[in-house]
Amino acid sequence: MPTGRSGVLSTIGNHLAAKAAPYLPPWIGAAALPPVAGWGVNEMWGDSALSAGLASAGMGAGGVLLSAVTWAVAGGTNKFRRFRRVQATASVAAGMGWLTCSVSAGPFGHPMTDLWLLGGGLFAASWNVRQIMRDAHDETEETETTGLGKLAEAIGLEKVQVKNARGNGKGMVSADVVVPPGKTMEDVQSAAPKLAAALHVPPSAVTVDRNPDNAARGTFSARVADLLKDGVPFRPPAELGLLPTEPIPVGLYADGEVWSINPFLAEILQHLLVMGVTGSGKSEFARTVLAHLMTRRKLSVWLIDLSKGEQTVGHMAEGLDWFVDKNRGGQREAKALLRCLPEVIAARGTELANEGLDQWTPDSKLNAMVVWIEEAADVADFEVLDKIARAARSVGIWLVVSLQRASWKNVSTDVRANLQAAACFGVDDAADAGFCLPDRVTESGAIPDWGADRPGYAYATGMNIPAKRWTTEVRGSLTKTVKEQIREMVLAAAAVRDPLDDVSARAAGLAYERRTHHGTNRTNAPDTATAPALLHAVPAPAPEWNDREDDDIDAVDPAVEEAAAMELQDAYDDVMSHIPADPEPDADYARLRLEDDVPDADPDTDLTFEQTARPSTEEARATLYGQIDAWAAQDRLTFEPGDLIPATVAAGRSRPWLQGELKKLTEQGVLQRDGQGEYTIVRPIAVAA
Ligand SMILES: Nc1ncnc2c1ncn2[C@@H]1O[C@H](COP(=O)(O)OP(=O)(O)OP(=O)(O)O)[C@@H](O)[C@H]1O
Repeated sequence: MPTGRSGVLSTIGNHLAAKAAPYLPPWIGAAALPPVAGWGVNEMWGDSALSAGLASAGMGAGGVLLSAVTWAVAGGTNKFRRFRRVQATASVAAGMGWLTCSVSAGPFGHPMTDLWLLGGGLFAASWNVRQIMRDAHDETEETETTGLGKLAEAIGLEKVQVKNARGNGKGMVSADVVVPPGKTMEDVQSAAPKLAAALHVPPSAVTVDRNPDNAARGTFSARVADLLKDGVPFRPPAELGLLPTEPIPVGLYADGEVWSINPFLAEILQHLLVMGVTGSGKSEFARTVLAHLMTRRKLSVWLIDLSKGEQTVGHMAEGLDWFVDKNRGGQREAKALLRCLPEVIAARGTELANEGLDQWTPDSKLNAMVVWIEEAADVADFEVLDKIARAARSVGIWLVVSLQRASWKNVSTDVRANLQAAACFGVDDAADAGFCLPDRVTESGAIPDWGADRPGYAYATGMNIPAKRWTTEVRGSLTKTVKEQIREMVLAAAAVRDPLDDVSARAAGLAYERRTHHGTNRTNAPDTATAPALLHAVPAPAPEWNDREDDDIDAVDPAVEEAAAMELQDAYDDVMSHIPADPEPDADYARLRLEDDVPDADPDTDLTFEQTARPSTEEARATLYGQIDAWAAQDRLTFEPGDLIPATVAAGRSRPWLQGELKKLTEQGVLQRDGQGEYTIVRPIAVAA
């Protein structure tokens, strides 16, 4: 090992020599080649004018040819290679020119030596510069001339540049795409099916995303292997009692990343449209999302599923604050739930304003709410849904609408516009996907037109999912293998779950108070310590309160119900048969309506009527309110104004009075009127009276 000053100097010298070595060849070439070659040609042909002239002509022609060959072989499609071609051709042309002159002039002497020194120095330095730039990786933005690039050429996208092709080691290949002037990214998108065919993958496996900031650029992605084909296991929550604003893991992306959604943390709460044909995996998705939500505090879930509610979420129903299916309130209660929502939205809006919040956050005393409507086309008038969707967003009510059949074709564009997030499972027709997913997603080729052949696979947008992930295929978790564990988890979570806040509960009124299904939460939790143990020990595991509810439901035998209905109809027909249809069709009063004044008695008649005292206003109201109260007591929470005509007559009043009373009660929040003129009883009337 060298020591002392000379040692240090020699180390530095060695280091510099090592660094400079790669850059020396151009200098050595420029220094050695010209004098040797120039001396050689001058010695051979420089003696006589004839041989020198002939040799110069031959070398000139050879120089042109060599330059042309250099130009041809040094082709390239990126700017570095184009520059390299010019540099190489210019070097060859200059070298050959100098050599041609040295045939007669010789290499040594003016101006040949000057040209050699200047030209050689420039040549060597320019190649050094090029070498330095290449070492600094400025040429890494390579155009793909093999693989994907060749593929693009093969399908007619020859001018389109495919750069930076990369695989993620998890079955996904992606590359940057740049279109030349005259072409657009739409041209590349429309060629995506050809790319898929060339790659031997399904059409939906190839997507071409546009770059929102640059119309000439995009990203090409291809799923060349399906890592999710063996299913995605359910990922339980990290702990019970998380806030609604925590992410919900619902599956995996095709590249193995976790697919999670976070609707309550998104900048605006985007209502969700879940779509797909029967068997495409919507129910599994619903169970996954709900299982997570049912373990969270400050969150209440209301769910309507009139088609197969029990089958889909029956095992975890305790986690639902209000659950309407065909055995739990049916169509009537579903309507009541939807009818009370405007009132709930209004009350929550006022409360949030009082709290100084523009929109719901966990700081509010209100719970976040989820209103999940399965097979929405059968449950709700879409105009009603539209109104709810528009207003619910800012008050922390997340609306999820699931459409199972081709019913989405009936949904108006207004409603669709208000369902800004999407989870689109398999559809039969590619055009159907366009109804659910944003245009930019379907245009990229992300179209789940695999029907029910690939259950659980989908594309999802909104809900705080980064936009660049919208075109990546996802697969939802499979919950049916862990049904029991999910049930235990939901039961255990009751201890940490908050009941619905008073503001929303009060606004939801009687319909909520008298709901058929009550979920469990910390104020009415089952014994969570023993519940899971109980689950293993007892084959029918529901807690006692739930058994009672189920017993009630089971007690309603459809045959008995039908017999009762027939009996009622018979009795009705019997009574009606004793009443003459229209005893005096030509009488003066025959065309009178309820709101008309009673005509003066016929002066010729001997008939006199005993004038009964007209009930006082209090008595009239008592009669009317009594009727409404009686209905509420019987759980009949909706009526039409016509249903109150007998009570109005008994109260000695006419229709304008009835209308005035109904208006007053509506203003007091006792009743709620819907677009069709039907009324819902929101609170017991005695309070208002
Ligand atoms: N994520 C998934 N992974 C694996 N298999 C799944 C997944 N989702 C659904 N499946 C399979 O597909 C079947 C149908 O799924 P699911 O019941 O969720 O469909 P659906 O869209 O709700 O149908 P329907 O409209 O009839 O209710 C399931 O029983 C399951 O076998």
